[in-house]
Amino acid sequence: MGFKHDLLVYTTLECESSEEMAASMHKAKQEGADLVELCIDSFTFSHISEVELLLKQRTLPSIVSFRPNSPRYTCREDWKKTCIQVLKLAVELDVEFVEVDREVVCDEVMAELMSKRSNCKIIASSCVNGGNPTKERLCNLIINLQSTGADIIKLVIDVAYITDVAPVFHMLTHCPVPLIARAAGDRGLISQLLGPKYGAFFVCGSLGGKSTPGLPPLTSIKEVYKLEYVNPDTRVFGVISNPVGHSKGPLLHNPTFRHTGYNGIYVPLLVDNVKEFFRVFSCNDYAGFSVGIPHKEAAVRCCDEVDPLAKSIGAVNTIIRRPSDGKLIGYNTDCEACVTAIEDALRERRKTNGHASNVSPIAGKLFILVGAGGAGRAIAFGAKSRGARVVIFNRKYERAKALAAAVSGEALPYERLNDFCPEKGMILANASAVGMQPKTDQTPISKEALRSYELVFDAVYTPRNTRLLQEATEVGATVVSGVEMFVRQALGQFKLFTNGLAPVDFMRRIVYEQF
Ligand SMILES: O=C1C[C@@](O)(C(=O)O)C[C@@H](O)[C@@H]1O
Repeated sequence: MGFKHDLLVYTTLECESSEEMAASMHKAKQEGADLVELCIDSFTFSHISEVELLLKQRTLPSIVSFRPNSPRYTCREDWKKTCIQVLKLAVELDVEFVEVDREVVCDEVMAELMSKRSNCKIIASSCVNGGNPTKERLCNLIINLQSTGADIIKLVIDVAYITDVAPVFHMLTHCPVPLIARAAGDRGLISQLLGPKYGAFFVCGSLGGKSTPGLPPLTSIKEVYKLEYVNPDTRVFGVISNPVGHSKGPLLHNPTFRHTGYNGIYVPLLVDNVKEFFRVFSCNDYAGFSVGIPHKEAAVRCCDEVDPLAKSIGAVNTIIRRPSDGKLIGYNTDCEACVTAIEDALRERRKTNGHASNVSPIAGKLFILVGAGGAGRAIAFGAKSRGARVVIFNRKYERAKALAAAVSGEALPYERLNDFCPEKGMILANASAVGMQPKTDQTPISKEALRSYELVFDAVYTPRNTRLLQEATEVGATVVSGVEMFVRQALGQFKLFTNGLAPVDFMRRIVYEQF
């Protein structure tokens, strides 16, 4: 992956004072921004000379903008007057980029700015509100803005679904003038992360590690995604989930692609409708996917072929697009990941207690499963395959009953979980999202009830040490963290993604040292 393209990473600064602006600019530089957008509409000033001073003191190349939706300017005329004054000043001072909003882009203003500029580049920008940004709509807008003679066009586009980003990628590839395109909101995040694949030369990030909806943190652009190496040949992988922000997949798979020299990028995909997602992003470049909550079962129906284990489970957590014919093939790497993590921990415990054996230590055990969604199904089938007696608790009892029938187990009403103690030394596996960030104070079962368990496993891996695991440790049970399952299922995925080997030690080191 030697190819490195000239990408400019910027962040938007909305600051009231010059001190704040200077400090933010310094921080932006430290976090790897190549330039900043100075939103002068957020700056408090009584005379234009204060703006002049501010611009002269800039320590990074800048885009000067004066946004039309600024809460500071309630009167349109005031806004317009000040906006034009600021833009003219920025051109006179030869600031690197001056952004002219569609509201003031009329002929005379543009003509004056263009005639006065020397080196500065003029950006004509527009917001695209109201959703449904079709190719035609974006194309007409671009033609309109291009007719102003601007050097660059910028569009900030409202998107309702991740699939609305597809026309944005189309425009990035086909726009005759350099285009800065940003799909706003959580579902627009891939417009920044995958933009460089489609030729974007500007990418926007958020400052201070904050995740602003739709913007990756500046630090992750540089350190996790390394977008300067993304090019048209980069194959796209990602985690299809909702929510998706908690996933550590990008922190693991991206460095592993680089470590193995594979030209791939792995991104969070906030998907509402899996079928729609695959209908729209259907080309071979969208090569492989992890599937997270709540889509693991619906995803089975999107696959052209499903591996027999995943088929019997009825849930996939991995989908590969077969390069030869573009067909989607589903797999389940959760099942083995979870069961082997539990087996290894029990074997370790037995070893220290003096009786090691080759038979699965789960065989014959009472295996209590909480949660009957996609992950729960994988775990139930895994436990059953090792000869455990499976008992399932789920908030929606009907689902527990259906899964119990599939694994010849038993389903019980959720309310009975805390009192359920037919024997000592049971195994508990939480496959529900209870306890997951941000609701880390929650736990699916009382601490008292945990005394009946030899081993407690939690599929939740954010945080690593959930309340359930802390309390299980306190009552003396062996605990297995969701991180262990996470790394094992990811190892299986990486092999499928690259049709090669997964660097086990490297991936384990990332998970245990950096998460
Ligand atoms: O359940 C999980 C977790 C996951 O969704 C994630 O959060 O990255 C990725 C899936 O492959 C896996 O099965």
